[in-house]
Amino acid sequence: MRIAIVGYGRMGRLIEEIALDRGHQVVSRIDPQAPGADFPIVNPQALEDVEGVIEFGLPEGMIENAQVYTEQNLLVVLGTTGWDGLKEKLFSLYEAGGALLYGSNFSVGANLLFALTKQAAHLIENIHEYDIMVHEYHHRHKKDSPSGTALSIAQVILENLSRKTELQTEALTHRAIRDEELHVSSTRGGAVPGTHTITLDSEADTIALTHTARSRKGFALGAVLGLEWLKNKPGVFHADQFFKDYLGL
Ligand SMILES: NC(=O)C1=CN([C@@H]2O[C@H](COP(=O)(O)OP(=O)(O)OC[C@H]3O[C@@H](n4cnc5c(N)ncnc54)[C@H](O)[C@@H]3O)[C@@H](O)[C@H]2O)C=CC1
Ligand SMILES: O=C(O)C1=N[C@H](C(=O)O)C[C@H](O)C1
Repeated sequence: MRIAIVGYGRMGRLIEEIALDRGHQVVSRIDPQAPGADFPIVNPQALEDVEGVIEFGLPEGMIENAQVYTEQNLLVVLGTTGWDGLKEKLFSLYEAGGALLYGSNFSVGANLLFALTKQAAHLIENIHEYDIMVHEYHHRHKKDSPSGTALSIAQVILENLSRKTELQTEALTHRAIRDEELHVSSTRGGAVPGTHTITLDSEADTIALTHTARSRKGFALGAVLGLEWLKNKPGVFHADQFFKDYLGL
């Protein structure tokens, strides 16, 4: 496929390597400031002859980019996180054309973790002595907190464990956590590519489910495979739908 990479940062550069390894052509690299980019902004000229786009950038500018993609009927994989408030606007653009696959984490391991989290939540539905909480670690450059993956994990728990009804992402410096609150906390520092832990805790013991990314390769490979999957599928798809097909989850 003839691909454009939008956001030529840590993820964009790795996605290029993997796309080339899988026989794709990277015909355009678009980024306002990254060294090696061909174009600073997304416009029809930067997307000439492009069939598919993989965007791992920032929420700022995402909607303007999507306007150009949908006008050109492109296949788009969106890995950027931290844009929950833009969902409605973004999805409505794809009614005009093109196809979108979006997700907070394109690695196989994290998608297995989502499935394990769902099972864990079901298992403790009637075992009230176990509480559940989420923690994530990421490198010092990360701009959004909590991570998109942690928010996806939280959503799985809120949907599958009836006693947790509220997401709590604050530090809680002046009061105790309430039973119905699900605490999601974040730590930033160093070079950590991404670590997410779901802890089930009781008076007797602790059970921890942890996904530790060893590098960004798993995310990048999933994004390229996702773009291949999106061919001939108009509309808006969550990464769950791709992983359901790919892994039989
Ligand atoms: N869904 C997933 O599997 C994963 C998602 N991510 C997310 O991907 C995003 C990027 O992560 P990194 O590559 O580590 O960040 P980065 O900071 O290394 O790269 C982002 C690049 O996007 C560029 N950019 C910003 N706005 C843009 C725009 N409107 N058009 C084109 N380029 C633009 C920046 O100049 C920068 O070079 C973050 O939101 C991160 O959370 C990261 C890893 C995996
Ligand atoms: O910014 C990152 O690096 C990552 N972002 C994604 C997230 O917010 O969940 C995925 C991964 O954890 C790496």
